[in-house]
Amino acid sequence: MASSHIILPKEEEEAAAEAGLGVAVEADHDSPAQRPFQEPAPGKAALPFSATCVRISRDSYPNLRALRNASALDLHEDDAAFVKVEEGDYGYVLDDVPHLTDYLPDLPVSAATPFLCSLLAPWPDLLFLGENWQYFVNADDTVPEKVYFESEEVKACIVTCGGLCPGLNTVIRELVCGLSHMYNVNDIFGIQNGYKGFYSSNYLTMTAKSVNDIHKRGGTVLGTSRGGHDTKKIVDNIQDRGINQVYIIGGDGTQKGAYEIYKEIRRRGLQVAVAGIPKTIDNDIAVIDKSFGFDTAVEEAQRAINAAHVEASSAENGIGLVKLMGRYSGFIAMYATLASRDVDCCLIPESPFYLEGEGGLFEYIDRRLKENNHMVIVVAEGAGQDLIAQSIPAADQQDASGNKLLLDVGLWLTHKIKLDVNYVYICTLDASCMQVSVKLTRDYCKSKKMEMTIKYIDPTYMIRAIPSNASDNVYCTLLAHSAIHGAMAGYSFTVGMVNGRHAYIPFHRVTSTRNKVRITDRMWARLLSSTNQPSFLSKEDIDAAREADKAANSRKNGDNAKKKPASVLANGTNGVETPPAALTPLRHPATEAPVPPSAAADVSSTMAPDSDSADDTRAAVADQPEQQPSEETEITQEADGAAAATVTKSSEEPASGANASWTAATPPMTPERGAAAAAHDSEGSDTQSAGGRGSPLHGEGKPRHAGAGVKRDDVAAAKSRLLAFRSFARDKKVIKSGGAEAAASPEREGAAEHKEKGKERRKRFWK
Ligand SMILES: Nc1ncnc2c1ncn2[C@@H]1O[C@H](COP(=O)(O)OP(=O)(O)O)[C@@H](O)[C@H]1O
Ligand SMILES: O=P(O)(O)OC[C@H]1O[C@](O)(COP(=O)(O)O)[C@@H](O)[C@@H]1O
Repeated sequence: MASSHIILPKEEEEAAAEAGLGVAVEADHDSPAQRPFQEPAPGKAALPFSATCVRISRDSYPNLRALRNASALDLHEDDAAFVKVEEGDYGYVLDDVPHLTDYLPDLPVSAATPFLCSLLAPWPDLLFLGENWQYFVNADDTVPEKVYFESEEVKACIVTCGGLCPGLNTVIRELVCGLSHMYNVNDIFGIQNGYKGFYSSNYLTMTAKSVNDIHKRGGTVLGTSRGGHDTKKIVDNIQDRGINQVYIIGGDGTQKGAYEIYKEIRRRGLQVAVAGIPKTIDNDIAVIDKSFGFDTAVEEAQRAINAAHVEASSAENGIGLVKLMGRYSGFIAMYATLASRDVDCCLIPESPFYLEGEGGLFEYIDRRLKENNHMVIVVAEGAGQDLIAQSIPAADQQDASGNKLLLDVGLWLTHKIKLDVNYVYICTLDASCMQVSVKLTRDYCKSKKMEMTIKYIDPTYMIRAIPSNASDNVYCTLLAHSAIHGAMAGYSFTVGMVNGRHAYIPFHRVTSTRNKVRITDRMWARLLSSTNQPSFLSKEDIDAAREADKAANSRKNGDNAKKKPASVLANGTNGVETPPAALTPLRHPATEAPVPPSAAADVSSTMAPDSDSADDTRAAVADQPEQQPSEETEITQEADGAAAATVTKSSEEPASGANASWTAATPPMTPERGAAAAAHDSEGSDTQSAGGRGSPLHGEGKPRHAGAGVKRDDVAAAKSRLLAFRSFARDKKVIKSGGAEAAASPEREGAAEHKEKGKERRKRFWK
């Protein structure tokens, strides 16, 4: 019998037993420290308790009607023809990404590829079909058709946890106003100062009036904190105060806390919905397209970069150094750099750099100052931590939430640059091998020192303390409304946009991994091209990054091949911590009917024990590749231009058929999707980047500190960037050469079938 950390409500246990599933129940019901399971009020069905991942409706705005429409069962035959409902081992696929051939089925295959691709692709039969299938709920796990809570019985509370982020007040406002205006809910409380406020502060009464203009202020009117998560005390308070909807706004730590609360609520059998609204200014929460506040942060970072630029360009050999947020990921630094165009160098945690030697930061600074007399450096706070640790031994310290406290890379770098930037390059004749080489020699002779001014700006708290901008305000509103609708329907989930659609996501799926900038991806290659900076990467670094990408990718492909049923992906009980094999008697939330034993058994047999559940998530819940094609289309122009007259040495393996098929499937690009794709481009392209497209092949084959190497110059830098773009083209050629095999592949067969369907649809359309 499998054991689990989660204890099911009684009726679920019984249903599971009936279904022949063993459910291990931890023997803590009897513990005096634990509150017992509560029977639902008479006449009241138990909550669905399913943190189901539902993709809702085509219009991408969630409301209850849309929730209902998400049910595969509700689709009429006519609709089904248009929304491409598929049923199979993977579960149900609703409203798949439309393909050009749906509307123009007679197009020749190559022309059916994305527009630009088809114009520019030099090969005739690019495999085009490989929709980004997405897996949603099984028919047995569909959304209830009614609001679970009566308006007058709702007692909702809102809490904000973790660091500040623009938009927190907007989300709070929209939760209060949305509950009040849409559902006539008037019992709404604010929990002060984060999780600990559940048990250590008074609750604030909130009304639509009291929150009316809080969105114009930065921070959170509720206060926030790190640490203080005590599941038992929190749920005790929820229970004692009769709260039945808990809205929790915070980052991955907070969502982990929300999951703990959800499990405890579930264990006690309370009729409480827990809705997480993910927040991170760093934009590194997994699965979701983008986190609120990120756009505002990137926008505000421009001011700091601009100031640094003004300072730098007004001084002789001026350097402006800006430290931006990004503990583990460099999204803010990367996007702020790309947006600004004043930045000469961007350093992020994902891309290791080094200071001295050929191709190092100091050499680049030296060159840049000679060329321009000034430069701007942006550094993400998590960058270069290993380098700092070499010079400043520091004990590992953590904040109250257990996050590692970082050393100040900005200060450290300022200091290092002041001390070390003055190289003199001396041409010498190397007597031993009789070759002319360039030696780097540090010259501390004052007379030869360059005059240099460096100004360090750390705008962190100015950036995160401001109110959200217009686009984030809209996004916050949609997130809040989406959370309200899901909670009113009785669900527990984290809410977010996934591939441009609002989705309800099981908590653990957003916390089990973290998004990172992929340095082998085209977005980073673009940044290198935009700043003209060296990649600082040796060939070994690139190979290592590629290997990591490949490993992650093949794991993902492997997982896809396992063909997990949608129910696995949809089931909120599939925790990260243990494979709760016996814990998945899926229920129709509306009817509480357990899934037939066969289906449930299928679920248990395919549950991953789950170190790579993150990849499942990406593969199944948030298949980011949907974002890729538009990017790919755009890149193709560059790539083809670069590739036309060149042959690139390839050390990479051919792209897989799956990659190839992803390449060409293009969803329509709405502004919203565009933003989402922009925000996560690099993460979204895992499969493609596994092939190394866009790899910054700087210093190909060159050892990092080649003392006798030839000094890098602009030509070399330009060449390396060109190589990065050529690698895209090369991959496309690889796709082409793999085309023959692919032609016989199931995707191809699917393509024919798909075309047929498309024809039918067109006929109906014209009729
Ligand atoms: N693994 C965890 N389980 C439960 N609660 C957690 C966990 N990690 C963090 N928390 C709680 O979440 C809150 C915010 O976490 P923190 O890491 O500071 O910010 P963020 O949510 O922005 O990542 C804190 O109150 C902390 O106690
Ligand atoms: O100074 P604090 O409050 O500890 O916060 C600093 C950290 O919080 C962050 O802003 C990230 O927080 P979130 O991802 O939770 O928004 C980091 O960029 C930064 O390192």
